Amino acid sequence: MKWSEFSIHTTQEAVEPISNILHEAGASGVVIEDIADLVKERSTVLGEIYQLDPTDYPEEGVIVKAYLPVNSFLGETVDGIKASINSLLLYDIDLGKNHVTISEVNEEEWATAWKKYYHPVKISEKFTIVPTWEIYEPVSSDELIIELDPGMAFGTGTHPTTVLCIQALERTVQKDDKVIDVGTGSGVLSIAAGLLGANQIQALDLDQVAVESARLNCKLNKVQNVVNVSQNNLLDGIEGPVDLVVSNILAEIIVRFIDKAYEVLKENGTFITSGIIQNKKNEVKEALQNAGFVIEETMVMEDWVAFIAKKK
Ligand SMILES: C[S@@+](CC[C@H](N)C(=O)[O-])C[C@H]1O[C@@H](n2cnc3c(N)ncnc32)[C@H](O)[C@@H]1O
Repeated sequence: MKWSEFSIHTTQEAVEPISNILHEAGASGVVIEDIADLVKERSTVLGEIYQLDPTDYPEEGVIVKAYLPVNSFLGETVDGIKASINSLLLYDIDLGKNHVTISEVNEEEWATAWKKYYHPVKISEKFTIVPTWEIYEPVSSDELIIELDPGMAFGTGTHPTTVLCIQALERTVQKDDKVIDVGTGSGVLSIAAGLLGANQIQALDLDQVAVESARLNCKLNKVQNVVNVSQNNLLDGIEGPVDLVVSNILAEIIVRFIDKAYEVLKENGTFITSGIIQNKKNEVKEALQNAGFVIEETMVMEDWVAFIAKKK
């Protein structure tokens, strides 16, 4: 099959919403080439492998690439993607150069294109994310490994918004907790919660591709008995009480279901919200407080913010 590479030069702030648009448009695999990844200092003491080629990276900003099958709908798909990306301006998301290029690639190139950017990474005190095609020997006996094949769903586990959630889960999940993961993507946060001892996890996503990817990854990590993955819009129709709700979605989406998250949580339950770009931080903080949450911790990584809030 022939594939078309859709490439857009944009900003770090726009990476996540653009990746979502591309996934929703049926893209298979998204590659993110961020100059910040190339220049950042990395520890290799834990056995991580970094093989980044400077010629793959832009001089400034971020290039997001996605792969779309070449068929008779391609022209319309690309026009639809461009229109959706441009509509992000309505949410004050800076698109930077917003320069799009389209080129053809063959399947073999596509299959390896995004995998070369993805290697084992230790992302928190306990967790190391390992792509399924890499062989990795744990460094210590208490290290927790998440094996992932993100496929077409968002969530290689290494995006700052995901890392913040996993670090927050590590601090908050108690044995036998009931958890809801809103916008599970590859299932990475549900897997983390399961490995930390939660024993009833509802993983929800609007996107059926994500639902299938999360089911596969849960099996791969042997948490399928404690994680139930289903297609759902936010928390619509979901009932509590649960100990913890975690969600890594954009600020604009989080504010839509804060009241419902409050409703499904037990007294003193925890709401972890991530995917919040710095300039939207106060908007989410105010909405959390208005709903009755008390913010216990504000976590920051690069341009991203996550909150650990408690229902009081
Ligand atoms: C940024 S990804 C997060 C994936 C994963 N939880 C992580 O932390 O890496 C956001 C996910 O939310 C899903 N999503 C977006 N809008 C949604 C909605 N209204 N209801 C449920 N899921 C939604 C997307 O399909 C996507 O998989």
